[in-house]
Amino acid sequence: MSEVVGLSESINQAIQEFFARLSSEHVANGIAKPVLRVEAFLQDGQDATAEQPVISHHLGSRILDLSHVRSSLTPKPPSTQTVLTDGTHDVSDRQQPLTSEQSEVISSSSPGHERRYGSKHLRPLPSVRRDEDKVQPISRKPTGGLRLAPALKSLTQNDPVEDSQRQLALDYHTFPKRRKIRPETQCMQPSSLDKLVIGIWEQLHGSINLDPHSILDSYRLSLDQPKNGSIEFANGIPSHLVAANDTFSQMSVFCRKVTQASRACRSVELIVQTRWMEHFDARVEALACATPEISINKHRKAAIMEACQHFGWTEKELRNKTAIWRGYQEVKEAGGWAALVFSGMGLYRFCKYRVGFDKEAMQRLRNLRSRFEVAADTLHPHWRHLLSIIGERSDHIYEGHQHDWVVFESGDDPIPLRATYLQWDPQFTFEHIDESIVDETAWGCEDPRWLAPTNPGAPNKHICRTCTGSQSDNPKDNDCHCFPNLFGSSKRNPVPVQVMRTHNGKNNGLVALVPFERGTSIGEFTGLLTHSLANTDVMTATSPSTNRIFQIYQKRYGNYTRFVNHSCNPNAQFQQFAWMDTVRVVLVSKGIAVGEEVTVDYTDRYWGGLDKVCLCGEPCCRYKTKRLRSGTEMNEHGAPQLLEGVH
Ligand SMILES: C[S@@+](CC[C@H](N)C(=O)[O-])C[C@H]1O[C@@H](n2cnc3c(N)ncnc32)[C@H](O)[C@@H]1O
Repeated sequence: MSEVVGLSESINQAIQEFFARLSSEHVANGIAKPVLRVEAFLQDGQDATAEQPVISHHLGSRILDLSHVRSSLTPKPPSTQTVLTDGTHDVSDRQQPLTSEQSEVISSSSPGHERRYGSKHLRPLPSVRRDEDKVQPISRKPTGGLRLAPALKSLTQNDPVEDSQRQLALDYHTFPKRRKIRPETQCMQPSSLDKLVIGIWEQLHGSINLDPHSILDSYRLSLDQPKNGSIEFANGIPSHLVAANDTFSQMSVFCRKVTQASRACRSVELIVQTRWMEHFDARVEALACATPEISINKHRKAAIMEACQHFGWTEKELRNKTAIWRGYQEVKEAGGWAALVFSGMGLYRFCKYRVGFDKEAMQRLRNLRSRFEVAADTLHPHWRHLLSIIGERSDHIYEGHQHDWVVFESGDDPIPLRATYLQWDPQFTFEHIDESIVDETAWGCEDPRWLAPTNPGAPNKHICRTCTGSQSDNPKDNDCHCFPNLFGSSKRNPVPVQVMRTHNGKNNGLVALVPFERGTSIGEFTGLLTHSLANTDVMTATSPSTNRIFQIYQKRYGNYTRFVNHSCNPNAQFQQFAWMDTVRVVLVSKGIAVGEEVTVDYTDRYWGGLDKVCLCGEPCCRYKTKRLRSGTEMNEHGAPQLLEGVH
């Protein structure tokens, strides 16, 4: 406890020193209603490494109203301060205790109350303060940087980042303008197959639970437990529930059981019915081998009649069913089991009405097959166990994060993300993060995105600066629906996008798997919150409250927004948004069709002076011919190496 007492003295002293600095820097700069906001963190005292960031826990917040003590905060004349040998300032009144007015607490948040500040903090990152792994002096003029357009006339900050090339424009408070989708764009048209494919992507990215135990519980197949009570498991599924595939009749009985019981789980039903079709074909073939003189149609009828006995259905009923099940089988042959398992009712409609059910559709499914599997394996790692129910062995292929895989529109096998950067960066690593991380070397324990509370009297209540609804992470208390899939819901579903190899030389890009309506968010731009990085691509933004310029750096940490390429006719834009008094940068759709690459306009500020040409291919392209700094004319055919991505 004595250490805690000492701690409070240290904190008291730190606050007094802060008062002194506040007095000399900020009040003098005209803050109308000064409040002191104090955030406490408990963190591991060990040095961070790139692999193991220091964990820190937010303990609490206090906001002190300083408006009553303005007079005591009036800057002291310089003569009252002495520069100490260590370079700090000795303020004459620094040891005086806080007055009761000064320490008047107008708000607090309990330690248990976690605010969503992008709470991960990261301490010294040797890889960050560098230009290609060399430490850079902060004063060096930055030449690289994806930047948001400045919101404020004058930006004051301890380490100002000079205006530089490669700045990315931010659309402030503008609702995205509708973008005309050109018919020649290669994207899926709203046919039945399109609906099927969108349905698959939505299920893959939805909250479907494919835990075999819970599914089988819902089937109540456990009533069929062996009498001796001993249950053997195969891939997590009780082996007595695995279909006996030996005979057609056994398969039929099993299929009937599952079909009747499977209202609770469409996926298992589809797997079994599809497998039944394969057994049916094998049965017809066996009959044809035995009596080749009889026509194949007669053998089919015989097999149907045989199955009718097991199903207890009329011939017509079974024929109607099998007409649809045959469709399932074809979809599975083309799109693989994942297409089937995650298809939902869209598959039934597609196979019943067969609109656009043709060779071209099957080819498109074939091209999507491995992409479905990437999403299924990474988002639902146990889904393949379900196939055990028909005795199918299927090995997990795609490990890790969904965006650790770069997919191909052509249907070629996906490749690891890392492999696509090794030629430029042999040490390439990328950690996918949902929340930005504070580089504590740059910001200490402070989150540079913090804004002055919208509601200082009740700092735990947050008002949306856009819609004025109250903001809360608890959906019950949240009234702000500006970007509902990102903020204000307890659980975010993965966003249906994939990292895709571009075919025109831009390296990787981001592709939309479902349509994104104009104005909807595609994701938050997350990364390492730092400042003063030079010669590298970063997003630079400003907190309007503090005028603090901060950078969001995505070289080692970030999310899929890192892969968004430029287009001179973009279908998305970056917008600044305040969520619970913290600045966020959000990638917002201007109207994106399914299958389209997501693009933004990097603007002149990014392209100017870059030794690169734009490969967007738009008729209105503004950067397809570029004058090199050296003065050499360059176009897309004679372009030097351009594709290093974010460096
Ligand atoms: C933020 S990254 C986008 C993702 C990048 N394509 C990758 O694979 O990592 C920006 C870089 O992508 C490339 N890029 C993006 N849009 C481009 C375009 N329209 N034309 C040419 N290169 C582009 C450039 O190399 C640029 O420096």
